[in-house]
Amino acid sequence: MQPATVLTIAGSDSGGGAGLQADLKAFALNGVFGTSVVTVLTAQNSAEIRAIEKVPAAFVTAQLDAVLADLPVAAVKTGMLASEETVRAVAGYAPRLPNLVVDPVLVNSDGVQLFPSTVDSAYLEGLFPHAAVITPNLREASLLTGRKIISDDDMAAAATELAATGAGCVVVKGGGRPGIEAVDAVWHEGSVRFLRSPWVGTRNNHGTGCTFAATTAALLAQRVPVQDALDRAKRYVQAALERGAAWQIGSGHGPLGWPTATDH
Ligand SMILES: Nc1ncnc2c1ncn2[C@@H]1O[C@H](COP(=O)(O)OP(=O)(O)OP(=O)(O)O)[C@@H](O)[C@H]1O
Ligand SMILES: Cc1ncc(COP(=O)(O)O)c(N)n1
Repeated sequence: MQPATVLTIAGSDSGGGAGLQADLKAFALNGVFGTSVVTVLTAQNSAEIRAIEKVPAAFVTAQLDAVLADLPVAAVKTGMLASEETVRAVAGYAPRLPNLVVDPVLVNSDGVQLFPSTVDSAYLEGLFPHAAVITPNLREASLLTGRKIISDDDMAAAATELAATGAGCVVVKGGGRPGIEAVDAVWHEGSVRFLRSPWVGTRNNHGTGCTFAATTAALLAQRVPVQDALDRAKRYVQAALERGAAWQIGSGHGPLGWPTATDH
C-alpha cells in the first residue's frame, strides 16, 4: 500500500529544529509522503532567528501549482507564511486544499511579533475560514483576539472566539504555560475540551508547534477523525520531547527526538 501525500507550506529553519524541516520529519515518522512549498528562508539556529528572506508570493504560488498539478495531496499544513501577500495568495487556493491545518506563526519564542499586523488580519479573514484546524499558541491567540490568556478558562474563551472565523476546529496550544501538565484548549462543534499530557522538562522544545500541526495533518490525510488526530498528535509530541530530552544539539532550544511506533 502506498502512503498518503501531505503538503507543508512553510519556512525553512536552517537550524533544522522547526519549520519545514520539522514538518517533513513528522510526516515521515507518521507514515505519509511529504511535499514542501517554501515561503521564507530563515537564518536560524537553536538560539535565535537572525534574518528572514521572504520568497516572493508569485513563486510560492508557482510551487503550489507544480505540486497540486501532479501530486495527490490529501492534507495541507501551513507554517510561517511571513507576509500578507503570501497569506492572501495561499488563501486563494484554500477552498481546494483538503484537510487544511493552519499553524499561524506570528511571534518569536520571546513573544515578539515577527510581522506587521496586516498579516494577522489576512489570517483571520482569508485563511482561517477555510481551515479544518487552526493551532495558535498562547501568544498568537492573545494577539489575534486581543485577550489576556492566563487560565484554562481564558484559553477556552479565546478558542471559542477564534471559532467565529469559521475554522472547523481551534486548538489554543499551551506550551507557553509550563506546569505539571501541558494543557491545550480545543473548540470543536460548539464545545471546548482540554488536551492534557505530562509536562516534559527539557530545553529541547524547538519545533513543538510545527510538529503538532504537521502530525495532525499527517493523521487527517490517513482519514483519522479530527478529535482522534489531535489526541494522537499530542501523544506524539510528548514522545518526541521525551526522546530528544537528553540531546545536546545547539546551545539554545534543541530539536525534538524521534519516537518509535510503540512510544505514542
Ligand atoms: N514541555 C512540554 N511538555 C509536554 N508538552 C509540551 C511541552 N511544550 C509544549 N508542549 C505541547 O506541544 C504542543 C505545541 O505547543 P506550543 O505551545 O509549544 O506550540 P508553539 O509555541 O507553536 O511551539 P514553539 O514553542 O516550538 O514555538 C502542544 O500540544 C503543547 O501542549
Ligand atoms: C521557519 C520557522 N517556522 C516556524 C517556526 C516556529 O516553530 P515552532 O512554533 O514549532 O517552534 C520557526 N522557529 N521557524
